[in-house]
Amino acid sequence: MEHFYTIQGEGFHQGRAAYFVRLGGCDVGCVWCDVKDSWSFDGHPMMPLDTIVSTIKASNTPLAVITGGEPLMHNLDELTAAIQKEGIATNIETSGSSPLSGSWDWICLSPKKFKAPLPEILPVANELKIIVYNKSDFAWGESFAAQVADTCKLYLQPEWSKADAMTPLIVEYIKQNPKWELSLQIHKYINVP
Ligand SMILES: C[S@@+](CC[C@H](N)C(=O)[O-])C[C@H]1O[C@@H](n2cnc3c(N)ncnc32)[C@H](O)[C@@H]1O
Ligand SMILES: Nc1nc2[nH]cc(C(=O)O)c2c(=O)[nH]1
Ligand code: SF4
Ligand SMILES: [Mg+2]
Repeated sequence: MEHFYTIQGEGFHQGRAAYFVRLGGCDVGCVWCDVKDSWSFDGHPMMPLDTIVSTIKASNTPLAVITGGEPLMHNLDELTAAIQKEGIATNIETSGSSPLSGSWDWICLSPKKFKAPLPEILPVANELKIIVYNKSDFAWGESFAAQVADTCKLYLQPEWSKADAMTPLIVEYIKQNPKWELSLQIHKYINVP
């Protein structure tokens, strides 16, 4: 759908230079999705694999983030192998609701109520990022925290339109449950892609 060089705005790698590749197509349908234009499979520019890899390399980035849409609706084996061959790390942003493919340096799993993650991704996630849209999402997030690896980083991220109301609740929750950390979408505060 689009590709851009920016800083990772969310989660463990927040603040790092990262080249984003946003793949079209998503069948999850989150009511609050901030990229609804990405849902359709059609109508997005197609790019040959070699071109996207050379574009990422030319940016000088150490890190490529594959997102979407739901990137796991595509088989990502070839793309990630080609990126890693250039010495660039591969990170994914995913709901985990389609079968896992690709070779990953970092998997950010952001589960959704609208289409649950497949069990296979839970033990291999490096980061669990729960979007907090209402109060019940804390208990819902704990149900996934109980299923990921001990080493998995745990983040609570306010849903953007509810951030004013949810961020204070998240701060209190983290103070009481310090295994969790706060993730803000910093790119939206500083107006970068
Ligand atoms: C647009 S999604 C694309 C990747 C994948 N489909 C997913 O949902 O993980 C990228 C990240 O943005 C988060 N996100 C989407 N809309 C959001 C919103 N309105 N507020 C906060 N986070 C949001 C998702 O949970 C996910 O972690
Ligand atoms: N800067 C920036 N950081 C991000 N982290 C995850 C994003 C995404 O949409 O997957 C995203 C994004 O769209 N922009
Ligand atoms: S899974 Fe991701 S891309 Fe799909 S609707 Fe939800 S937030 Fe948007
Ligand atoms: Mg985004």
